[in-house]
Amino acid sequence: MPAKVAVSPTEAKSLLVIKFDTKSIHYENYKKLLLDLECEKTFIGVLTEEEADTSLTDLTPDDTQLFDKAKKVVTRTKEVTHAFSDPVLSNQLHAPPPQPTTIRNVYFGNYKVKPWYTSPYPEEYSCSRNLYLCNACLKYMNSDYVLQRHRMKCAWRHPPGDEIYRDQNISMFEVDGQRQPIYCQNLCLLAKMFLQSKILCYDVEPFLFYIMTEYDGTSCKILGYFSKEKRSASNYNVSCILTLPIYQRRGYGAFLIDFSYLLSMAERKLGSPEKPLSDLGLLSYRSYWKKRVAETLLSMRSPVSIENIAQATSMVCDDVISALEALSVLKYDMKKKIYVLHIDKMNLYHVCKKWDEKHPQRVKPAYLRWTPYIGEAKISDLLSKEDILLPLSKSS
Ligand SMILES: CC(=O)SCCNC(=O)CCNC(=O)[C@H](O)C(C)(C)COP(=O)(O)OP(=O)(O)OC[C@H]1O[C@@H](n2cnc3c(N)ncnc32)[C@H](O)[C@@H]1OP(=O)(O)O
Repeated sequence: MPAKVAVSPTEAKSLLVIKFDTKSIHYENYKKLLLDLECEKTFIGVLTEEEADTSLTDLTPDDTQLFDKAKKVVTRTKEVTHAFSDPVLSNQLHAPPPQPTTIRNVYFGNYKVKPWYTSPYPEEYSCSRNLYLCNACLKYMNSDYVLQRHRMKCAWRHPPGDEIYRDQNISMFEVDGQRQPIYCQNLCLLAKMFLQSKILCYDVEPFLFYIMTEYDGTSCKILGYFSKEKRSASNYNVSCILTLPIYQRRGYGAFLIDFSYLLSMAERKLGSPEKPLSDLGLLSYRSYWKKRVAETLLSMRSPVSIENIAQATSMVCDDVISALEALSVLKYDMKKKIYVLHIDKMNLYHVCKKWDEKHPQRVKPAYLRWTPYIGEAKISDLLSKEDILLPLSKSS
């Protein structure tokens, strides 16, 4: 053996000492090999010995201590964050009320939005202060650089579904959660940032998503959406509804609600939104129900029953009653011991006029091209069959 390997007991743990037999015929070859290795260490002589010395970057006990300390802090922060997102745990810990997510800013198109609630984005994204969303495909990223690169190649010009309604630059697209799970999950994750209720963000297959968009000359940009169960045992016609915060208070929420009732009408069903409603949801629905019932009462001839109003509006009877009460139309006749409708046409007319002024964007039933969900059939398969195609006969 030309080289003898000897390990001194004191250095056994850290160092391997190799002693060469200088008299060996192979010694010169080994010497050359060692020189080459030395050369490699210094990047073929580019670095000086001093520069190539990596001993300075070895871990010292101080470094290890610092790392352990930081690790403990992170673990503690994570426990508290999880506790916040779980009401049961937060109560146990007597923690302050749930904090907004660690995401402080969401960049969406040219807008910067502050999220209202935590959304279950994957950990590497939810730990970032800033989240960047593509406003076309809703893909999420954690750096502006990645978003800019993505924008260069993102070819999406509209949501990935069937356009079922178009009125000038406003369109509605129907997207199937089973066919477009990624888009729908991204949409739910985005919505969860503005919804306190526990919406499911990943289990999107049982839902259809109705996306409201506005055409801006190049693409259909999303304004809001509502989701709807493909088969709802309770006949809910909306599961979750959202107007993107940057577009709120412009009447788009009312448009989406009206559209959901138009679909119920096409299905010949009475519908209602899934409960519980958020505060903003309740305000929006109450305002809509009031106007819708007022409008219907004005167009009906007496005698009118709650059932008649429900059929004419596709609203469930409970929601009709709530609207009648809000309009102060439903009165109890003490003598006859029955409920009666006291209709003040001027008041109803005033309610409708005020609402119309605030909500210029109206749903026009004649523009709907849609067939109710009937399973696996594609809407494009049905488009050729004119006899089952809407528009509805309802006036726009
Ligand atoms: C079934 C469910 O999903 S319930 C959950 C509902 N969704 C949410 O809470 C998500 C966050 N909120 C939102 O996305 C929106 O606020 C929505 C969808 C509820 C309403 O959308 P918007 O586009 O703002 O509604 P729109 O402009 O049509 O206003 C409708 C009515 O809502 C009420 N409203 C909406 N926002 C507000 C607000 N910030 N303050 C007071 N009233 C409000 C008003 O009564 C308004 O009627 P008005 O014009 O007579 O004042």
